[in-house]
Amino acid sequence: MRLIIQETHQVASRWTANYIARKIQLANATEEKPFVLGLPTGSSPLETYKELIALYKAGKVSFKHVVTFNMDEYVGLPKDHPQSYHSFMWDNFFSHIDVQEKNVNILNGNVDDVKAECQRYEDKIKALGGIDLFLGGIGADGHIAFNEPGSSLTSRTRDKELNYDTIVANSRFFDNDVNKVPKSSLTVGVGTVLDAKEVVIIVNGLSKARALRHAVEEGVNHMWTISALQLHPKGMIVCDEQATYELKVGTYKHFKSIEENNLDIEKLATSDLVW
Ligand SMILES: N[C@@H]1[C@@H](O)[C@H](O)[C@@H](COP(=O)(O)O)O[C@@H]1O
Repeated sequence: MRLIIQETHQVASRWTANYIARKIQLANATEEKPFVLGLPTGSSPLETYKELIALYKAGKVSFKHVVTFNMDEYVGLPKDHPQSYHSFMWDNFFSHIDVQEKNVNILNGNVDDVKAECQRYEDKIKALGGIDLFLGGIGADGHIAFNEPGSSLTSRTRDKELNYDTIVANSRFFDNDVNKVPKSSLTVGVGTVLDAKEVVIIVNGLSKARALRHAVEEGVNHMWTISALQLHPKGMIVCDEQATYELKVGTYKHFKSIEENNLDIEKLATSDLVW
């Protein structure tokens, strides 16, 4: 696993956006062979989306031949509800870039047959040859997508009840009223994320410090589903200094020193990104 530690969330987000943009550039994607990008919602990726939009507007990257798959969606929230992940993605990212609507995939949390919807999603990812890069964030309890503590580390796309911590955390988007937060979701599984050719996770702020420690220093454990990233051949976490507060000094110094030549954003613009 790589751990890229940047001074601030802003710099970490700029680094992540440049990394993704470079990957897309190098893929030389076409209509027939698109770049397949997995995407998250939440506050963690917001700055990265802003930076990607800026790169697109500066003519540095195009999303014309990028197919996207979002990680998750609430069940029962109308698609056009301001807090649906559909709305989030269009408001914060898709409306500002040249992605083709037909290439956007977001789970539909309003179908009658949830199992069929989840299977359709898995089948579509497979038909496209898998996800090239899955971008993600994590919850304070270390969940990835909506794979709450205790989720199987081989899970696939399915419906998942939200735990109380997540409902409370997400109530900030629902007038701080836990009763307004949907109680279940459709989410890609931990196994779905691990099948991606590469996984990049954004972790920022003190509130995620404990989860980062479990992800990096502790063993693989279903109570911290992000820890499964340790099993991925190309797993990377990009974090800010604040998120490192619970890491051992030795762990911090180890990753800082082995990545010291890779932290420069300017260099990313021309690098061939060899792992
Ligand atoms: N399903 C989403 C996750 O994909 C996200 O990573 C998490 C953290 O959100 P934030 O980035 O706002 O802290 O929130 C939700 O639970």
